[in-house]
Amino acid sequence: MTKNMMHARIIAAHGRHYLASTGSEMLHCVTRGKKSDVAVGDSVNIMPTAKGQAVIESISERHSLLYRSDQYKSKLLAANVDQLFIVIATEPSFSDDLVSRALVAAEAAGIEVHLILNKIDITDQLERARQRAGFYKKLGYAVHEVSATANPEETLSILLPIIENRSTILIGQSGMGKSTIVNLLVPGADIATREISTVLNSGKHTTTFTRMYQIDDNTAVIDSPGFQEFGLYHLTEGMLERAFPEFRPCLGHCRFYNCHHLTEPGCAVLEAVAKGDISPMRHELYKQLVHESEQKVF
Ligand SMILES: Nc1nc2c(ncn2[C@@H]2O[C@H](COP(=O)(O)OP(=O)(O)OP(=O)(O)O)[C@@H](O)[C@H]2O)c(=O)[nH]1
Ligand SMILES: [Zn+2]
Repeated sequence: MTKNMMHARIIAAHGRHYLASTGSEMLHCVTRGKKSDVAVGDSVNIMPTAKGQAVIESISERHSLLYRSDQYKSKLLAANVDQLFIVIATEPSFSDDLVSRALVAAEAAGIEVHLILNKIDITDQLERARQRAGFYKKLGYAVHEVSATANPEETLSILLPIIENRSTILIGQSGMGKSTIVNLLVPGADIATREISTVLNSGKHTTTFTRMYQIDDNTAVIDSPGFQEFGLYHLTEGMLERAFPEFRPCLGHCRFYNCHHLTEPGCAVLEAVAKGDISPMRHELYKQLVHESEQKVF
């Protein structure tokens, strides 16, 4: 390694500004030129330029990369994560479209997923939320019921063993209780966030950037801003069909080897939808995602 080059982990990203931690020090980093292909969780080599500042010189190979994308570009959510927690709640009501999109993104990235159903203390909404979460359980995803404010100890006893020795990213729609859960898992997270936001000079204390909290050498939690949309324009049709676990038994059984599972006769996926083995809601999303993948211009 060149003299002065340091190894660091990207712990926050705000636009094209990054915060890297060497373990003993935090540095405000930028990339060379207009590159913005760095993600929170990346392991990088940085070259210090001034006190507390550095340039990112290289990114180490990633074992996973979670993306979102719109029509024009893909947006890196986090690198090197092992699992995704999708936080949903009894109240406000969650969006099945967003949950399924997050599931598809995780499947495509090869990341394990857990659904965290929060606010189970709001009992009048519980049955309905449980039923809706149960749909994802039937697809094979783990669902954990917690109440971050009413029962924090139990919430911790459920979630701590799952995050131990892993890197976990939490995502959720606004108001589901994601920040409350992060603050439980990472005592002092809110203070750390304020520090990060000062260094990155974002000028806001709201959670508008993705950031990583290292709990110990092998355990990290990544918090991301609440979102209202989850574009997946970057996924190809081949990736999409495999990202729906309930489609997998059908793959290879369609009449045409290059079946798109949209309108083709003899399509095993469409037959499964007709029989009720695949939910129309999920197949509709698949169709929408195939459509999105055709619209991308990058
Ligand atoms: N009743 C109940 N309220 C909760 C629970 N967990 C969080 N809340 C409340 O729900 C509201 C939203 O919680 P946050 O943690 O700010 O939600 P968030 O998902 O981080 O939302 P954004 O910051 O907008 O992304 C707050 O008023 C919390 O106190 C819970 O288990 N039960
Ligand atoms: Zn088919």
